[in-house]
Formats: sequence, structure tokens, C-alpha cells
Amino acid sequence: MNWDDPTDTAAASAERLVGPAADREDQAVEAALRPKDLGEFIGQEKVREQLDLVLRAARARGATADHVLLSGAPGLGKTTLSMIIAAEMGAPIRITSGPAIQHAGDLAAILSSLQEGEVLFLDEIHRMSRPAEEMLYMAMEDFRVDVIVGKGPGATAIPLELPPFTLVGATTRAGLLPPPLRDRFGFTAHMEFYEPHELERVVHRSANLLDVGIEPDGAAEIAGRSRGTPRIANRLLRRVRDYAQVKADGLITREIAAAALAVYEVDARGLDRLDRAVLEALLKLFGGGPVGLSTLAVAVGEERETVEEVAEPFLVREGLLARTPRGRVGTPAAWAHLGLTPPHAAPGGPAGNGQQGLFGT
Ligand SMILES: Nc1ncnc2c1ncn2[C@@H]1O[C@H](COP(=O)(O)OP(=O)(O)OP(=O)(O)O)[C@@H](O)[C@H]1O
Repeated sequence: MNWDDPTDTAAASAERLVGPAADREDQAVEAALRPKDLGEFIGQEKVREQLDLVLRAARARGATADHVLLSGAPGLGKTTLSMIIAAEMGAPIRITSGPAIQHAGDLAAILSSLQEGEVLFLDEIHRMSRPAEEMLYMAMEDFRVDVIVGKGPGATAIPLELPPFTLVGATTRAGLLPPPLRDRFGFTAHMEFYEPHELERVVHRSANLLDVGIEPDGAAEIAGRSRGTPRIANRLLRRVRDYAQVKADGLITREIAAAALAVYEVDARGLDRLDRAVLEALLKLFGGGPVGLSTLAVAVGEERETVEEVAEPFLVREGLLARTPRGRVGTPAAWAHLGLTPPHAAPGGPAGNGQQGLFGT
């Protein structure tokens, strides 16, 4: 990634070592690291307990499981859970995504080829086209679709019976789903970011599967920099493994993990170069703000969207940056994290420059 030439926010996000979306290497290795059943799935206690009940009850009734909606940030395990649902139900799974279904016909083709009890995993369900979405309502509720044949006044609707199936929809934001779609899911689960101790278990488990030696402190060091996300934990583990192989005897200790991640510019709290550049500009150039987003973006040589969509969400979540009506503000935790001393608070503002709102929009 050339940070000096930011032309694509999605690319900026995808190519970061701490980006939540799966890159090509992730896709290649994730299959081997996925937990295969609920017992192996780490964390998300409530979701696991509730899902376990839903699936056991369906199995006891000899029925197909209710439709399930999983919401949460990328990399928290939605695809993994959908596969576990299929495995626990002893059912096959078909995987597709909202953007791949642009026409109702695309969806009709998939639905009509499902086997009885099959799990259909629909990732990014909020990005499906409207006509497909409407077809899905009827399919979910009545296991039936109307296939339109022909065009104009001569068009006719041919009803098509479907075998019972379980739809597992995944979305990063359940709030984006139209209520009629949301209401058709029998079970909705929101997946939270993982606690460091849970990520430590993820790292240990993956290290075992990859046959990599790791000390508990080494796993804790990686977990602490993984931004609450198993996918990032697994990715950092692979980079640290490389470093341990090349620079040491292969064993991951706390020192090795810290040194490896320093090479990749991922700091102790999981901030990378872009995150730190934004924070440093905010604190050093603008005294902690408030400063307008555009001004901040110019100061770090990035597009407004890159700062807003790629860097800020994590900084806000970590309590390092606040978005206020008058602009971005660095919090006391941000000053502490960068080891800087905030200027004395003057009557004029939190950053002590006495000139709130001075720094543009
Ligand atoms: N609870 C967990 N325990 C152990 N490993 C996990 C857990 N959740 C996720 N992982 C690992 O993290 C990786 C990413 O998970 P997954 O692909 O299921 O995320 P996702 O939420 O579907 O992401 P996306 O929204 O980008 O599709 C997988 O390799 C999986 O092994």
C-alpha cells in the first residue's frame, strides 16, 4: 500500500496488517483454523449458549433450524458460526453473499437447488438487491418463491415450492436491514469484539494447529494488539511466526512477539502507522483539537474517507479520539498512549489552545 497515494478506501483498509477484512492469505489459511463445532468456538458465551439451545431443540424435533441473523464487525466469526450451524445440524452448507445476488433470478436459482435442511449462508445480506430481498421474504416464511416468466403484460408468476432450509444471514450492521427482513429471522445474535483473554486462547489454538511453539506471554502480546478480532490475531500470529523462524529459534516469546510487531509498526495497543499518524497530527499539530476532519486528513496526507472510515472507528472505540460537533478531539488516553503531555487547560478549550474551532472543518 502506498500511503502517499490513497485512492481507494477499501484497498487502504484491506491491505493493512490490522485491517478486519480477509486478505488473500487469510482466505487461504482460514479454513484450516476454523473451529468445527460450538465447543471449539472461543468466547461469545451468550451467543453460543443461545445458539446451542436453538440447534438442540431443532434436532430434538427432527426439524430444520430457524433462520439465524448474525451481526457484528468483520472477522469476528460469522462465517465460522454458519459452518458450525450446518455441522451441528448435520446439514450441507451453501455460501453466497448479498453483492453476488443482484437479480431475483440469481436467488431463485440458488433457492431452487437447495436440499432439504441445507444451510444457506448469505454474507453481507444488507447488500442484496431489492427484488431479491422481496423474494427472500416469501422463501423464508413459506418456503416458496414466485418465479416470473416473460416480460410486460404477458409475464406470469409460477409458484415454486422449496424444501425447508435454514438461512443464516450475516451483516456488519443489523440496523441497515429493513424490518420485514429482520423480523423473519427466528434467532438474532450480535457478536461483540473479543476480550484479550479470549484472543489469547484463539492464538494458542491457532499456534497449535500451525505447529508453532508459543509461550503464554507471547500469546498475550499478540492478543493485546489484535483489536478484539480473531482474524487479526491469526494474521499477527503468522507474521510473528515468520519473525521467530528467521530471527530466533522459532519459539514465540513476549520479546519476539513485540519485536516482530514493531517491525510491522503495530503498537502495543494494536494501532498501526495510519492510526498513529492521525493521533500524532491531532495532538502535536492541533494541540488535541477540536480540528475538522478535512484539515486532519490533509495533515496526514490521506483522503478524508480514509481517515474517517479506516482509522477513526478503532480510535473512537479505544477511547483515543472523540468526534464532536466542533471537530475531532484527542482524549487524555490519547496523550498518555503517545507519551505526550497535554498543554495546560486554558479557559478557552480542552486542548488549552484557547482557540476552539480554529482548525477548519
Ligand atoms: N470464536 C472463535 N474462535 C476461534 N477462532 C475464531 C473465532 N471466530 C473467528 N475465528 C477465526 O477468525 C477467522 C475469521 O473468522 P470468520 O471468517 O468466521 O469471520 P467473519 O465474521 O465471517 O468475517 P467476514 O465478515 O469478513 O466474513 C477464521 O479463521 C476463524 O478461524
